[in-house]
Amino acid sequence: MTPTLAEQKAQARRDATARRAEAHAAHRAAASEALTRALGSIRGQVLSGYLPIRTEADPLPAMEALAGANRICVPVIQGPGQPLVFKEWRPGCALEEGPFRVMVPCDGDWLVPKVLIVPLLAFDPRFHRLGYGGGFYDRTLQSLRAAGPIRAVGFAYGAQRAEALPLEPTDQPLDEVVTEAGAVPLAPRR
Ligand SMILES: Nc1nc2c(c(=O)[nH]1)N(C=O)[C@@H](CNc1ccc(C(=O)N[C@@H](CCC(=O)O)C(=O)O)cc1)CN2
Ligand SMILES: Nc1ncnc2c1ncn2[C@@H]1O[C@H](COP(=O)(O)OP(=O)(O)OP(=O)(O)O)[C@@H](O)[C@H]1O
Repeated sequence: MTPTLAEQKAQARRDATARRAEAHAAHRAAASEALTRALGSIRGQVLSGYLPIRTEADPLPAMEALAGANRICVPVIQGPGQPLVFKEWRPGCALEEGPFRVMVPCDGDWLVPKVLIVPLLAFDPRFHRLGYGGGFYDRTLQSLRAAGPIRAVGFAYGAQRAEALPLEPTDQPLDEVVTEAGAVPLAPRR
């Protein structure tokens, strides 16, 4: 039988998780440096990063480098079916554990980012993304885009690229993808 879309997504998540873990061991520092280079000239923006879990590419060096000239925030889950909200983060700020063992700043203002560093499990040549399956970033990017232009930068290892991903209408594409090799060129529409 043809697997359902949910089954296809679950399989794509398992495959990408294994590829990401291998790349994380080999390319962690190079990926962090590539992100810092790609975003390093941004000034005067509200920018979201994330506090990495498991084998996610590590955006902390870029967040630290950007913190002097920008306000940085990180995602916080409000609840299932709800978009993420973003709490201000400063280098070295106190953290507590939130849902799914993700760390969250103890204090800080709620901010609305214009530039987002987005974690992911897999991306495709047209910058569609696959996350952990909560639909959190899909809902968040959709509502931010409804309010005005944003820049959603997927941050991943090259090994997380998938030739084709199972897609559904609610999947929100990324505007850019940065890997350990730098900015990934967007494949032409075909
Ligand atoms: N570092 C980081 N912070 C983040 C996110 C993220 O992806 N990475 N998020 C982006 O949304 C939110 C956390 N969302 C998450 C959603 C699911 C799982 C998770 O572990 N899911 C399980 C499956 C759970 C289930 O099926 O019920 C898994 O992947 O095994 C983790 C984080 C907010 N903060
Ligand atoms: N804007 C939305 N409105 C309603 N449902 C949505 C929306 N975005 C996603 N969903 C639903 O949420 C569920 C999970 O979505 P999906 O599998 O795309 O998550 P994901 O992209 O892997 O996770 P995340 O966005 O948290 O990283 C799906 O059933 C999807 O249909």
